[in-house]
Parts: sequence; C-alpha cells; structure tokens
Amino acid sequence: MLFEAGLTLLTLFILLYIYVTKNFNHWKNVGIPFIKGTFPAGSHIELITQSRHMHDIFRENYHKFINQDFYGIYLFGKPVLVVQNMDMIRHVLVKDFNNFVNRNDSSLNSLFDGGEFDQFWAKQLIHLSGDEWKDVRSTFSPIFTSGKLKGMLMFMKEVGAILKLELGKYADSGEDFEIKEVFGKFTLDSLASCAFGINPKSFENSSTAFVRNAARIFTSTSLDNLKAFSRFLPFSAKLQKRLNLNALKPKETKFFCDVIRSTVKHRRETGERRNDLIDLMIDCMKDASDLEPNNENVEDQYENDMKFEHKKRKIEIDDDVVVSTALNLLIAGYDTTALTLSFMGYFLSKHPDIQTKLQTEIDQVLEQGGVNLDYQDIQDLPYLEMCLLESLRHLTPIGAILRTCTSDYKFPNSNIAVKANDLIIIPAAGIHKDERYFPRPNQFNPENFSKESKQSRSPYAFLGFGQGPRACIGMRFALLEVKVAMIEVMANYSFVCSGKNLEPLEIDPHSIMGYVKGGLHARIERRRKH
Ligand code: HEM
Repeated sequence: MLFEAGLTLLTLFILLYIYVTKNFNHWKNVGIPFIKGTFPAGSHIELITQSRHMHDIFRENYHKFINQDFYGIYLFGKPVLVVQNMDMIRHVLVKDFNNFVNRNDSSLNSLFDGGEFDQFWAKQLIHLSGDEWKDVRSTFSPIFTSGKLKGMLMFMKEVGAILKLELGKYADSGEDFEIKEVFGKFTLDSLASCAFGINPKSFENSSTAFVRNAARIFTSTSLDNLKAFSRFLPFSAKLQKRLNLNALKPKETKFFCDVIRSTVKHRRETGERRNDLIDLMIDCMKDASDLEPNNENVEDQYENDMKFEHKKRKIEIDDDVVVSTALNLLIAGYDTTALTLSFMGYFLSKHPDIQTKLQTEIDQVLEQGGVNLDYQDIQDLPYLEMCLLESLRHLTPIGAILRTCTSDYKFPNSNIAVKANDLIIIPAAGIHKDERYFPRPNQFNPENFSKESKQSRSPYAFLGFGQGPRACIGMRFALLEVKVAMIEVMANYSFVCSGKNLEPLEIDPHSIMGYVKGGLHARIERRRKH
C-alpha cells in the first residue's frame, strides 16, 4: 500500500516536473536574452519563497538588461516576454491594442474561475477578456467623466473633514503614526460613500463589519496563497469549478456582494438617488446602448490613448455584473489610493522645502476660492499633481503592467513575434527608475512632472496608472480623492520626518502591491498661519 502511494506520488511529481520544465528551452530557441528557468518557479524562485518583492526583481532585471529592448523569463513553466523599449510598449498598450486586449492569459484566468463566489472575481473588469471586457468597460466608462466626478466631490470632502479632525489628535499628541493606516481609513470611507452609498465609519470604529471584511479582503494568509496556487496545477482549476470550490475569500466576497445587492435593490424600490457610482451603474444598466461613450473633448494624451473602437453588442448587463464591477472598484481603488497618499506623506515629511512650496500653492488657491474649493479649483493645482505623480513614480503600487497577446503578432522593425495567449510584462517599476527618462531617478523631484519634463520624454515612461484603453479606469477619481485629502492636510498641518521608517525603504515581499516593509511613519504638526 505504502509502495503504491509512493509510486503514485513519484509519478505525479515527474508529471509536474515535465509539465513545468517542458518549455525551458523556448527563449534559447528564439535567440533572445533570457533568465534561465529552474523547477518549480521558473526564473524567480523568490516569488515562491517571498524573499524579494516582484517590483524589486523587475527593477533589478531592468537595469541588468538596460540596453535590451526585451528579454525572456519563465514564470513557473510559462515563457513570458518582458518589453522595455518605449516604441514597443506603445505598440502593445495603444497602437496595436487589438492584439493585446486581455490582461490575463488562460492560466492566470483559471485563478479566478472557481466556484460560485469566485465568479464575482472572474467577472471583474480587471480580469475580463475580449468582447466581454469591451462591453463592460464601454458601458461603465461614463461613470468617471468629470461631470459625474463633480457630483461625487462632496462625499469625498465630507470624509476629508473627518480626516482633518483625526490628524488633529496626532498633532496634539505629537506621536508618530503609520501614514497608510490613517489614509486607508480616508480612502475606504470615501470609496464606500462614493461607490456603495454607505458610511463604514472607519475613523470611529475599526471593528465594524464593513471595515473587518475589507481588512480581510486585502490581506492574504499562507492558506489563501496555497489555495490560489493550487489553481495552477494541471486540471485543478476545472475540477475546483465543477466542485464549486472557492479560493478567493468567499465569506468576505459574499458580505460585499450582499451589501451591493441590497443597495441596488433599495435604490430601485425607493427611487432614492445620491448620484454616486451605484446610481450611475444602475443608469448604465437601464439601456447600455443609450449611453453616450466617454467622448469628452480632451487634449490629454492619456485620455486620448484610452479610447477604443467597439461596436457595443446588444448585451444584457445584469445585476451580477454590477456587483462584480462595484466590488472591483473597491478592490482596485482602496489600497492603491491609500498607498499613494502614504507615499506622498512620507516624501513630504522628508522634503520640507517641497512641502512648503506645495502649501503655498494650496494657500493661494484657498485665498482666491474660499475654503470650499470646487472641482475646477482642485484641477488648478499643478504642483499638487506633480508631487502626487512623483510619489507614484518612486513607489509604484502596481509595478508591472500585464498584457496577453490575443492574436499572433510580430513587432514592427524587429524579429520578435508573439502568439495568442503569450504573456507580456512591462516593468513599470524599472522604467520609473531609468535616468534616461528621469534624471537622478532616486531623488524625489516633483519637477520630473513639470510640463517641460513631460514633453521631453516618451509619455509611456510613466506607467503609474498604466496606459491605453486598458489603463486605470478610476484614474481621475483617484487623483481627485488624493488631492481632496492632501488639500485638507496641507492647509492645516505639516508632515514631520519620523525616525521609525526602516531606511533605505524596502518593498515588503509578502505584499501583493508595493507595501513598504515596516510601514511608513511620520509625525504631524499644526501649521502656524500668518
Ligand atoms: C492612485 C490610485 C490608483 C493607482 C496607482 C491605480 C493604478 C492602476 C493600474 C496601474 C492599473 C492597470 C493599468 C494597465 O494595465 O494599463 C489599474 C487598473 C484598474 N484600476 Fe486603478 N489605480 C488607482 C485607483 C483606482 C481607483 C480609485 C479605481 C476605481 C474607483 C480603480 C479602478 C481600476 C480598474 C477597474 C482597473 C482595471 C481596468 C481594466 O482592466 O479595464 N483604480 N489601476
């Protein structure tokens, strides 16, 4: 019996070994530079041992291959092309977007395609593919136009006022605080208010059901990782789907789905309106084909690159799509925005001269516009945006942009070709530290985002929000949210450097996004107004 069990395990191990290593000659055969693969992780065992974060690996590789347009790696058994040439990046993200519509390849998709509750992850915009993605993206894009954001500004400001009071407590006590923890409460409450129409009261009580479930959604235990990893084993994903096994925090997923469903039901039954994201999504569902596409007349390269041709099919956007999309907005918008705010707080605490310049800009606009700034006043703060983008350049929450080839493609002026389902990685975290685009890349210098500096480099050298039709749909929302919080903070307080930060900063290898090891700390002081 023991012998048979041992033999079965050995056979399974050999099959797995063959499955993982069968393509390990791919890049050698293609004849491009590559990092060799070893069983079981491929080129980077650190991704399994969690000894280094993916962002650090891609940053290091970027400099190792700095003079190459591209190189190959193996992720587990899969050959992946890493593209670092600006023109090729433009082709993948924008010019030949129709060949690269998808983000996930089929094996990444199998991670999300499990039981009943995993389906709410599979149906999220961020994971959808092909025409299904185009239908949902074009249906919901209008919810982020400037007109709609203007309507949501007051919800953000309400939470901004609470943030100001909370920071007052730290100013009075003189204690250091973990910046993301405080700004995380701001982003959770303002997203929940704008997207779900509810108030989680994070500042008052950290144990409300909403806050607890959100906290669990954003952390991963070893068991969560194991369940996710099991999806990549041969035949495992199909089997798990058939057995209705959920790998992606089903209890918490159900909690948020119930919250969103009951909000939709309540709005429909009572006709109550807040003009928040839920109302706008319900509008989109009524008749998707009636909605105007996002054709705002903008000069902006990012906005123009985001447009894509799509003849909307006569599709039924059902409640499940709304639930998945609303859940996606929370998941994609919460941590990214909170991290950005914490990066900004940290850098401002380290650079008092830059902080003073920012405060002067904000003071001037407040003097002219009064305390109640409107949407346009907030757009007229160029230095605030420069500080924000420079913070994102240094510590990018999403340091690798993924695209999957949807039909066979040969890059123009090169001998490199990719096939359908091939995965491409664009190493944003590496590009952001390339001195050809950002002089003295390790210094914090908001001037990197002055009009002149932006004009002097390729627009694809900054990928904090991605680029092209599949770029961050919530970028404008995020920029507004960060600015509302920072105006409130900078008008009243100054960040002061803390000795608690673990310098030089290191990205925590256990985090999915770019969390900083040990957190980011600062103190805050009330400003002495003249
Ligand atoms: C500072 C905060 C944020 C950062 C740095 C950020 C960054 C990104 C990046 C890098 C991508 C991938 C883009 C690509 O592949 O080209 C992305 C996608 C996405 N983001 Fe954001 N994001 C932020 C805030 C938000 C917010 C507030 C929302 C929603 C309210 C949001 C919703 C999404 C969604 C739904 C996608 C997937 C889009 C698609 O596949 O069509 N993000 N974001």
